[in-house]
Amino acid sequence: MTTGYLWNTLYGWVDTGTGSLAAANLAERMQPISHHLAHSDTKRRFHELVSVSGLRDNLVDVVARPATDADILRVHTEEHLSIIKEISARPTGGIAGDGVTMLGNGGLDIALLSAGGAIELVKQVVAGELRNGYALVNPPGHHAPRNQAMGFCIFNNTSVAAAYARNVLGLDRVAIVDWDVHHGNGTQDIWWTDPSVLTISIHQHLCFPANMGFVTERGEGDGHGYNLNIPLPPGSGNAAYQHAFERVVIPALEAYRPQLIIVGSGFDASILDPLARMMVTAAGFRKLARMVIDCADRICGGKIACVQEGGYSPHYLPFCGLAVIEELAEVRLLDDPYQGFISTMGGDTLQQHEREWIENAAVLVKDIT
Ligand SMILES: Cc1nn(C)c(C)c1/N=N/c1ccc(/C=C/C(=O)NO)cc1
Ligand SMILES: [Zn+2]
Repeated sequence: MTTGYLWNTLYGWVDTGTGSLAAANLAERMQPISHHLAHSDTKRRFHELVSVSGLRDNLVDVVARPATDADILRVHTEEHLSIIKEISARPTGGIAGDGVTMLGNGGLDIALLSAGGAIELVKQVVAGELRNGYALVNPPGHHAPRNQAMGFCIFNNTSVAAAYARNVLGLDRVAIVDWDVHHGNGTQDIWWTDPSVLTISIHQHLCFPANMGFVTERGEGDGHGYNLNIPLPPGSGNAAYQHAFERVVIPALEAYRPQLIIVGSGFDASILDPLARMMVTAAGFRKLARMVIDCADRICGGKIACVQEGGYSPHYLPFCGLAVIEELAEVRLLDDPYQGFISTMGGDTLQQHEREWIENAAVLVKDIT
Protein backbone atom coordinates (compact mmCIF):
# COMPACT_ATOMS: atom_id res chain seq x y z
CA MET A 1 0.00 0.00 0.00
CA THR A 2 1.22 3.52 -0.71
CA THR A 3 1.81 6.77 1.09
CA GLY A 4 0.10 9.86 -0.30
CA TYR A 5 1.67 13.32 -0.48
CA LEU A 6 -0.19 16.59 -0.93
CA TRP A 7 1.28 20.00 -1.68
CA ASN A 8 0.03 22.95 -3.73
CA THR A 9 2.17 25.86 -4.91
CA LEU A 10 -0.33 28.27 -3.36
CA TYR A 11 0.61 26.99 0.12
CA GLY A 12 3.93 28.74 -0.55
CA TRP A 13 2.11 31.98 -1.45
CA VAL A 14 0.52 32.60 1.96
CA ASP A 15 1.08 36.30 2.64
CA THR A 16 2.34 36.85 6.20
CA GLY A 17 3.07 40.56 5.69
CA THR A 18 6.18 42.57 6.56
CA GLY A 19 6.21 41.94 10.32
CA SER A 20 8.22 39.36 12.20
CA LEU A 21 5.51 38.11 14.59
CA ALA A 22 3.26 41.14 15.04
CA ALA A 23 3.00 43.56 12.09
CA ALA A 24 5.77 46.09 11.40
CA ASN A 25 5.01 49.30 13.27
CA LEU A 26 7.19 52.42 13.22
CA ALA A 27 5.68 53.91 16.37
CA GLU A 28 6.65 50.77 18.26
CA ARG A 29 9.97 50.63 16.40
CA MET A 30 9.04 47.22 14.96
CA GLN A 31 10.86 47.52 11.67
CA PRO A 32 9.77 45.52 8.62
CA ILE A 33 11.60 42.26 7.92
CA SER A 34 11.88 40.10 4.82
CA HIS A 35 10.62 36.92 6.51
CA HIS A 36 7.86 36.80 9.12
CA LEU A 37 8.47 33.94 11.60
CA ALA A 38 5.57 32.11 9.90
CA HIS A 39 6.81 32.87 6.36
CA SER A 40 5.62 30.22 3.91
CA ASP A 41 9.19 29.68 2.68
CA THR A 42 9.74 27.31 5.62
CA LYS A 43 7.08 24.90 4.36
CA ARG A 44 8.11 25.41 0.73
CA ARG A 45 11.63 24.32 1.71
CA PHE A 46 10.12 21.19 3.28
CA HIS A 47 8.30 20.49 0.01
CA GLU A 48 11.47 21.02 -2.02
CA LEU A 49 13.45 18.65 0.19
CA VAL A 50 10.75 15.98 -0.29
CA SER A 51 11.24 16.42 -4.04
CA VAL A 52 15.02 16.84 -4.25
CA SER A 53 15.75 14.00 -1.77
CA GLY A 54 13.99 11.55 -4.09
CA LEU A 55 11.44 10.74 -1.37
CA ARG A 56 8.64 12.06 -3.57
CA ASP A 57 9.38 9.27 -6.09
CA ASN A 58 8.18 6.84 -3.39
CA LEU A 59 4.93 8.72 -2.79
CA VAL A 60 1.64 9.09 -4.63
CA ASP A 61 0.66 12.69 -5.35
CA VAL A 62 -2.73 13.72 -3.95
CA VAL A 63 -4.35 16.76 -5.58
CA ALA A 64 -5.82 19.38 -3.25
CA ARG A 65 -9.31 20.70 -3.95
CA PRO A 66 -10.80 23.75 -2.21
CA ALA A 67 -13.08 22.97 0.72
CA THR A 68 -16.67 24.03 0.11
CA ASP A 69 -18.59 26.42 2.36
CA ALA A 70 -20.48 23.35 3.61
CA ASP A 71 -17.18 21.67 4.54
CA ILE A 72 -16.12 24.74 6.54
CA LEU A 73 -19.52 25.27 8.17
CA ARG A 74 -19.48 21.77 9.71
CA VAL A 75 -17.03 23.18 12.27
CA HIS A 76 -16.98 27.00 11.88
CA THR A 77 -19.67 29.66 12.22
CA GLU A 78 -21.22 31.53 9.30
CA GLU A 79 -19.91 34.72 10.89
CA HIS A 80 -16.30 33.49 10.88
CA LEU A 81 -16.51 32.38 7.23
CA SER A 82 -18.05 35.67 6.13
CA ILE A 83 -15.41 37.73 7.97
CA ILE A 84 -12.65 35.76 6.22
CA LYS A 85 -14.37 36.29 2.85
CA GLU A 86 -14.61 40.03 3.54
CA ILE A 87 -10.95 40.44 4.56
CA SER A 88 -9.76 38.30 1.65
CA ALA A 89 -11.62 40.57 -0.79
CA ARG A 90 -9.85 43.71 0.44
CA PRO A 91 -7.12 44.96 -1.96
CA THR A 92 -4.35 44.15 0.54
CA GLY A 93 -6.17 41.78 2.88
CA GLY A 94 -5.94 42.49 6.58
CA ILE A 95 -5.59 41.14 10.09
CA ALA A 96 -8.05 38.43 11.11
CA GLY A 97 -9.29 37.27 14.49
CA ASP A 98 -6.69 37.74 17.18
CA GLY A 99 -5.07 40.92 15.93
CA VAL A 100 -1.95 39.19 14.60
CA THR A 101 -3.17 36.64 12.07
CA MET A 102 -2.53 38.13 8.63
CA LEU A 103 -4.83 37.22 5.73
CA GLY A 104 -3.61 38.43 2.34
CA ASN A 105 -5.78 39.43 -0.61
CA GLY A 106 -7.21 36.12 -1.87
CA GLY A 107 -6.16 34.43 1.36
CA LEU A 108 -9.59 32.79 1.51
CA ASP A 109 -8.76 30.72 -1.56
CA ILE A 110 -5.53 29.39 -0.03
CA ALA A 111 -7.18 28.73 3.34
CA LEU A 112 -9.96 26.77 1.57
CA LEU A 113 -7.29 24.84 -0.36
CA SER A 114 -5.52 24.08 2.93
CA ALA A 115 -8.65 22.68 4.58
CA GLY A 116 -9.64 20.98 1.30
CA GLY A 117 -6.21 19.37 1.07
CA ALA A 118 -6.74 17.77 4.47
CA ILE A 119 -10.14 16.49 3.32
CA GLU A 120 -8.73 15.02 0.10
CA LEU A 121 -6.02 13.09 1.92
CA VAL A 122 -8.50 11.77 4.51
CA LYS A 123 -10.88 10.75 1.71
CA GLN A 124 -8.25 8.65 -0.04
CA VAL A 125 -6.89 7.09 3.17
CA VAL A 126 -10.38 6.15 4.44
CA ALA A 127 -11.28 4.73 0.99
CA GLY A 128 -8.20 2.51 1.21
CA GLU A 129 -6.69 4.05 -1.93
CA LEU A 130 -3.73 5.03 0.24
CA ARG A 131 -2.33 3.34 3.37
CA ASN A 132 -1.46 6.71 4.92
CA GLY A 133 -0.27 10.13 3.83
CA TYR A 134 1.07 13.60 4.50
CA ALA A 135 -0.77 16.82 3.57
CA LEU A 136 1.79 19.62 3.60
CA VAL A 137 -0.83 22.34 3.79
CA ASN A 138 -0.56 26.03 4.73
CA PRO A 139 -1.95 28.05 6.51
CA PRO A 140 -2.16 25.83 9.62
CA GLY A 141 -5.39 25.30 11.55
CA HIS A 142 -5.26 24.03 15.14
CA HIS A 143 -5.61 27.43 16.86
CA ALA A 144 -8.82 28.30 14.97
CA PRO A 145 -11.89 27.63 17.15
CA ARG A 146 -15.43 27.67 15.75
CA ASN A 147 -15.71 31.39 15.53
CA GLN A 148 -12.38 33.03 14.65
CA ALA A 149 -8.93 33.00 13.09
CA MET A 150 -6.05 32.76 15.57
CA GLY A 151 -2.32 32.10 15.80
CA PHE A 152 -1.74 32.13 12.00
CA CYS A 153 -4.70 29.72 11.61
CA ILE A 154 -7.73 30.55 9.43
CA PHE A 155 -9.78 27.34 9.27
CA ASN A 156 -9.19 24.31 11.50
CA ASN A 157 -7.94 21.95 8.79
CA THR A 158 -7.79 18.76 10.88
CA SER A 159 -11.27 19.41 12.32
CA VAL A 160 -12.73 20.18 8.89
CA ALA A 161 -11.29 16.86 7.71
CA ALA A 162 -12.48 14.98 10.81
CA ALA A 163 -16.00 16.38 10.39
CA TYR A 164 -15.92 15.27 6.74
CA ALA A 165 -14.84 11.77 7.81
CA ARG A 166 -17.66 11.64 10.37
CA ASN A 167 -20.50 13.20 8.35
CA VAL A 168 -19.69 12.31 4.74
CA LEU A 169 -17.54 9.18 5.00
CA GLY A 170 -19.64 7.80 7.85
CA LEU A 171 -16.90 7.08 10.38
CA ASP A 172 -18.04 6.82 14.03
CA ARG A 173 -14.74 7.55 15.77
CA VAL A 174 -11.83 9.72 14.67
CA ALA A 175 -8.76 10.66 16.73
CA ILE A 176 -6.77 13.86 16.25
CA VAL A 177 -3.23 13.64 17.69
CA ASP A 178 -1.70 17.12 17.72
CA TRP A 179 2.08 17.06 18.30
CA ASP A 180 2.51 20.72 17.35
CA VAL A 181 4.30 22.36 20.28
CA HIS A 182 1.47 24.85 20.88
CA HIS A 183 -1.87 23.88 22.44
CA GLY A 184 -4.52 22.88 19.92
CA ASN A 185 -7.06 25.17 21.54
CA GLY A 186 -9.18 25.47 18.37
CA THR A 187 -9.49 21.73 17.95
CA GLN A 188 -10.32 21.39 21.64
CA ASP A 189 -13.03 24.05 21.30
CA ILE A 190 -14.64 22.47 18.26
CA TRP A 191 -14.96 18.97 19.73
CA TRP A 192 -15.37 19.99 23.42
CA THR A 193 -18.75 18.28 23.90
CA ASP A 194 -18.39 15.59 21.21
CA PRO A 195 -16.94 12.15 22.09
CA SER A 196 -16.92 11.02 18.43
CA VAL A 197 -13.59 12.81 17.91
CA LEU A 198 -10.87 12.16 20.49
CA THR A 199 -8.67 15.25 20.64
CA ILE A 200 -5.15 14.86 22.04
CA SER A 201 -2.74 17.79 22.30
CA ILE A 202 0.84 17.39 23.54
CA HIS A 203 2.45 20.79 23.91
CA GLN A 204 4.82 23.06 25.79
CA HIS A 205 2.87 24.21 28.88
CA LEU A 206 1.52 27.76 28.42
CA CYS A 207 3.71 28.53 25.38
CA PHE A 208 0.74 29.63 23.23
CA PRO A 209 -2.12 30.53 23.54
CA ALA A 210 -1.81 32.08 26.98
CA ASN A 211 -3.48 30.31 29.88
CA MET A 212 -4.81 27.32 27.91
CA GLY A 213 -4.02 23.64 27.51
CA PHE A 214 -4.13 22.51 31.14
CA VAL A 215 -4.44 18.78 31.84
CA THR A 216 -7.68 19.59 33.68
CA GLU A 217 -9.39 20.67 30.41
CA ARG A 218 -11.10 17.37 29.58
CA GLY A 219 -14.24 18.22 27.61
CA GLU A 220 -17.82 18.67 28.76
CA GLY A 221 -21.06 16.66 28.79
CA ASP A 222 -20.78 13.64 26.51
CA GLY A 223 -17.37 14.95 25.48
CA HIS A 224 -15.93 14.78 29.02
CA GLY A 225 -12.80 12.61 28.98
CA TYR A 226 -12.40 12.79 25.19
CA ASN A 227 -10.19 15.86 25.22
CA LEU A 228 -6.72 14.96 26.47
CA ASN A 229 -4.13 17.67 27.13
CA ILE A 230 -0.53 16.65 27.80
CA PRO A 231 1.32 19.82 28.83
CA LEU A 232 5.09 19.34 29.08
CA PRO A 233 7.71 21.60 30.70
CA PRO A 234 10.04 23.72 28.56
CA GLY A 235 13.18 21.81 27.57
CA SER A 236 11.36 18.54 26.96
CA GLY A 237 13.15 16.53 24.27
CA ASN A 238 13.03 13.16 22.56
CA ALA A 239 12.91 11.21 25.82
CA ALA A 240 9.97 13.13 27.30
CA TYR A 241 7.97 13.01 24.07
CA GLN A 242 8.62 9.30 23.59
CA HIS A 243 7.63 8.59 27.20
CA ALA A 244 4.46 10.68 26.81
CA PHE A 245 3.50 8.69 23.71
CA GLU A 246 4.23 5.40 25.50
CA ARG A 247 2.34 6.34 28.66
CA VAL A 248 -0.51 8.50 27.33
CA VAL A 249 -1.01 8.93 23.57
CA ILE A 250 -0.73 5.30 22.46
CA PRO A 251 -2.74 3.87 25.40
CA ALA A 252 -5.45 6.49 24.73
CA LEU A 253 -5.63 5.50 21.06
CA GLU A 254 -5.69 1.80 21.99
CA ALA A 255 -8.58 2.45 24.39
CA TYR A 256 -10.55 4.66 21.98
CA ARG A 257 -9.99 2.53 18.87
CA PRO A 258 -10.55 5.24 16.25
CA GLN A 259 -11.24 4.22 12.66
CA LEU A 260 -8.84 6.96 11.49
CA ILE A 261 -5.97 8.86 13.11
CA ILE A 262 -5.39 12.43 11.96
CA VAL A 263 -2.05 13.86 13.10
CA GLY A 264 -1.72 17.61 13.58
CA SER A 265 1.90 17.56 12.48
CA GLY A 266 3.68 20.70 13.61
CA PHE A 267 7.47 20.72 13.97
CA ASP A 268 7.82 23.66 16.33
CA ALA A 269 8.77 21.28 19.16
CA SER A 270 12.07 20.91 17.33
CA ILE A 271 15.32 21.84 19.02
CA LEU A 272 15.96 24.63 16.46
CA ASP A 273 12.49 26.22 16.45
CA PRO A 274 12.28 29.93 17.40
CA LEU A 275 8.69 29.87 18.69
CA ALA A 276 9.05 27.37 21.54
CA ARG A 277 11.63 25.90 23.94
CA MET A 278 11.58 22.16 23.31
CA MET A 279 14.37 19.86 22.13
CA VAL A 280 12.88 17.28 19.78
CA THR A 281 15.09 16.24 16.86
CA ALA A 282 14.33 14.73 13.44
CA ALA A 283 15.11 11.32 14.95
CA GLY A 284 12.66 12.13 17.75
CA PHE A 285 9.86 12.96 15.32
CA ARG A 286 10.69 9.80 13.38
CA LYS A 287 10.22 7.78 16.58
CA LEU A 288 6.84 9.44 17.34
CA ALA A 289 5.69 8.71 13.81
CA ARG A 290 6.83 5.09 14.15
CA MET A 291 4.84 4.68 17.38
CA VAL A 292 1.65 6.09 15.83
CA ILE A 293 2.10 4.05 12.63
CA ASP A 294 2.54 0.80 14.61
CA CYS A 295 -0.49 1.67 16.73
CA ALA A 296 -2.59 2.44 13.62
CA ASP A 297 -1.53 -0.91 12.14
CA ARG A 298 -2.90 -2.58 15.28
CA ILE A 299 -6.18 -0.69 15.60
CA CYS A 300 -7.35 0.88 12.31
CA GLY A 301 -5.68 -0.77 9.34
CA GLY A 302 -2.85 1.73 9.37
CA LYS A 303 -5.14 4.65 8.48
CA ILE A 304 -3.20 7.83 9.31
CA ALA A 305 -3.53 11.26 7.70
CA CYS A 306 -0.82 13.72 8.75
CA VAL A 307 -1.80 17.38 8.27
CA GLN A 308 0.85 20.12 8.57
CA GLU A 309 0.45 22.57 11.43
CA GLY A 310 3.20 24.95 12.64
CA GLY A 311 6.97 24.93 12.51
CA TYR A 312 9.25 27.95 12.08
CA SER A 313 12.83 26.81 11.51
CA PRO A 314 13.51 27.07 7.76
CA HIS A 315 16.79 25.30 8.53
CA TYR A 316 15.51 22.29 10.40
CA LEU A 317 11.79 21.82 9.76
CA PRO A 318 12.45 20.25 6.33
CA PHE A 319 14.53 17.48 7.91
CA CYS A 320 12.03 16.85 10.71
CA GLY A 321 9.24 16.61 8.15
CA LEU A 322 11.26 14.39 5.85
CA ALA A 323 11.86 11.95 8.73
CA VAL A 324 8.11 11.63 9.35
CA ILE A 325 7.24 11.06 5.70
CA GLU A 326 10.10 8.54 5.32
CA GLU A 327 8.58 6.63 8.27
CA LEU A 328 5.10 6.72 6.73
CA ALA A 329 6.49 5.45 3.41
CA GLU A 330 8.93 3.04 5.11
CA VAL A 331 11.91 4.27 3.13
CA ARG A 332 15.20 5.67 4.44
CA LEU A 333 16.96 8.13 2.14
CA LEU A 334 18.55 10.99 4.06
CA ASP A 335 20.29 11.30 7.42
CA ASP A 336 19.73 14.44 9.50
CA PRO A 337 22.71 16.69 8.67
CA TYR A 338 22.17 18.57 11.96
CA GLN A 339 22.41 15.41 14.09
CA GLY A 340 26.10 15.84 14.90
CA PHE A 341 25.55 19.42 15.98
CA ILE A 342 22.44 18.85 18.12
CA SER A 343 23.18 15.36 19.48
CA THR A 344 25.13 16.75 22.45
CA MET A 345 22.55 19.37 23.46
CA GLY A 346 20.45 17.08 25.68
CA GLY A 347 16.81 15.99 25.77
CA ASP A 348 17.58 12.29 25.34
CA THR A 349 17.30 11.39 29.05
CA LEU A 350 13.91 11.52 30.78
CA GLN A 351 14.00 14.00 33.69
CA GLN A 352 12.08 13.31 36.89
CA HIS A 353 9.94 16.46 36.55
CA GLU A 354 9.07 15.51 32.96
CA ARG A 355 8.01 12.05 34.16
CA GLU A 356 5.76 13.66 36.80
CA TRP A 357 4.10 15.98 34.24
CA ILE A 358 3.38 12.99 32.04
CA GLU A 359 1.88 10.94 34.89
CA ASN A 360 -0.61 13.79 35.48
CA ALA A 361 -2.05 13.00 32.05
CA ALA A 362 -1.53 9.23 32.13
CA VAL A 363 -4.07 8.78 34.93
CA LEU A 364 -6.81 10.16 32.65
CA VAL A 365 -6.54 7.45 30.01
CA LYS A 366 -8.66 5.07 32.10
CA ASP A 367 -11.74 7.24 31.41
CA ILE A 368 -11.52 6.67 27.65
CA THR A 369 -13.82 3.80 26.72
C1 LIG B 1 2.76 38.66 18.79
C2 LIG B 1 1.40 38.65 19.37
N1 LIG B 1 0.85 39.75 19.93
N2 LIG B 1 -0.38 39.41 20.32
C3 LIG B 1 -1.32 40.33 20.96
C4 LIG B 1 -0.59 38.09 20.02
C5 LIG B 1 -1.84 37.30 20.27
C6 LIG B 1 0.52 37.59 19.41
N3 LIG B 1 0.62 36.29 18.94
N4 LIG B 1 1.67 35.64 18.99
C7 LIG B 1 1.78 34.33 18.53
C8 LIG B 1 0.94 33.82 17.53
C9 LIG B 1 1.08 32.50 17.11
C10 LIG B 1 2.07 31.68 17.68
C11 LIG B 1 2.27 30.27 17.29
C12 LIG B 1 1.52 29.64 16.42
C13 LIG B 1 1.76 28.21 16.13
O1 LIG B 1 2.74 27.76 15.64
N5 LIG B 1 0.83 27.37 16.47
O2 LIG B 1 0.97 26.05 16.24
C14 LIG B 1 2.89 32.21 18.67
C15 LIG B 1 2.75 33.50 19.08
ZN1 LIG C 1 2.77 25.61 16.78
